[in-house]
Amino acid sequence: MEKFVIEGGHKLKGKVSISGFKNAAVAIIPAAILAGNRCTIENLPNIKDVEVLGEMLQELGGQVEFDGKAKTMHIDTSMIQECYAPYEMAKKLRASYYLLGAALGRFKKARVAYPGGCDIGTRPIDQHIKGFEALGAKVEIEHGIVHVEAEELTGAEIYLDVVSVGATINIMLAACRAKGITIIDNAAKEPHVVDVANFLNAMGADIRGAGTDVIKIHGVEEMRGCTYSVIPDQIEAGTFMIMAAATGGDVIVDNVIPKHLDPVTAKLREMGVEIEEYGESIRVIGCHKLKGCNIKTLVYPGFPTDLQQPMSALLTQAQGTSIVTETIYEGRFKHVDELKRMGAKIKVEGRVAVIEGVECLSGATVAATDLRAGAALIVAGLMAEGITEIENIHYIDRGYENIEQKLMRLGAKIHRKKEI
Ligand SMILES: CC(=O)N[C@H]1[C@@H](OP(=O)(O)OP(=O)(O)OC[C@H]2O[C@@H](n3ccc(=O)[nH]c3=O)[C@H](O)[C@@H]2O)O[C@H](CO)[C@@H](O)[C@@H]1O
Ligand SMILES: C=C(OP(=O)(O)O)C(=O)O
Repeated sequence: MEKFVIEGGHKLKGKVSISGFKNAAVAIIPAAILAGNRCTIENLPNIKDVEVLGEMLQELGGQVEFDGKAKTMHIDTSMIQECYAPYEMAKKLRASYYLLGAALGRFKKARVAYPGGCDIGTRPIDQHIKGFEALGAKVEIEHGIVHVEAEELTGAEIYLDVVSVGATINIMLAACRAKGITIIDNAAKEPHVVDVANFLNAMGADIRGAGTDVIKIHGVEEMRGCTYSVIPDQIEAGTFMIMAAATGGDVIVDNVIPKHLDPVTAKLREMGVEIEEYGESIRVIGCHKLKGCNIKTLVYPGFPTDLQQPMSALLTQAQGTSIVTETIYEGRFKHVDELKRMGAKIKVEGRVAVIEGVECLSGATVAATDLRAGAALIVAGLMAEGITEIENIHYIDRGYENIEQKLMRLGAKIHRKKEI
């Protein structure tokens, strides 16, 4: 068991370099199945989810070498003959569902147990299934395993009933190898959708329109290996911006695509934080008294659900009342009870949290309930008076590379404590 121990009240100062985007990486690694030979993926974050996906491809018969220091993974999927991911394998992370689209594209068949991932509310896959069926696949769910199979995949027009990142990517994966043209209407526009499409195109796919709500995919006969570099992590960058603001610090968040951070930049400015944008970095200069504001999570380019929890932690210290509305995941307020242990004043009703700013949080022992809840507790610990101990940090390790080391370099007093 490991914990983070944080002494609050120290301003963050300096420069932090952002790693590759977890949520793009977890789709790109399974997508390498489509190549059928060797891919080299660069700028991968050195995090648990990436390690687990590498292991999954190995269990399926692929050859995987991950050099965490070089942030590069070599993946050879030529030896994979079929894709069967039982519960024990698939439960480890939500992104295991991308094995379905990738293997359906290459083998016209896959069997993958219902996906795992953070417990932040129901995570349906009906739109993924709707897409696979439209392409001509038969989909059956038996004993918790999703079976997809097609004689042949044929391009189709697919309208998504909800804007879903997962469904958009999964349908793109399968449609790359369908005969003819597939159109995904009401597609997700998130940066990681674009990144995955760019990776697929580098492997020989023909995808146009990613980043808009209509994506057109011309099926191709063949795909091949490539070398590809993952974009910077929008959510890690946003988390560091929030942490800088939380401590009233002065931090350059480097190696980012500032455009992807627009919703965070806008909200932090509204709270009184000074933000300077450069080509590939953002400088965050904290202010003495933060002003409260309202947040509503939305699909891109709205405020990302993955940053709602760290932002809620920041709002506990802002003057006045802030209202946070979570429209994507109904279960994404589990951090609230933990923040209350630290003196936060928050009322949750359904998908809305009403936060009354308090003068100061006080350090306490708290537990992460999911990945971004963990990030929220770090934000709170950095602001609080005294010592905060965060348990269940394995959730944080799923998605943040060396977070305590990056924070220490910025002047935070944080360390990882092993407990027997
Ligand atoms: C829109 C959004 O913020 N998506 C985030 C979500 O993606 P993730 O892929 O988990 O979620 P989706 O984008 O697929 O889901 C968005 C919404 O659509 C619903 N839904 C989804 C699929 C489906 O088949 N049926 C259905 O009803 C979901 O319940 C949810 O309310 O978490 C990921 C990991 O944190 C992030 O990378 C994504 O940016
Ligand atoms: C919830 C997240 O991850 P996952 O969907 O992989 O569980 C996240 O990245 O915030």
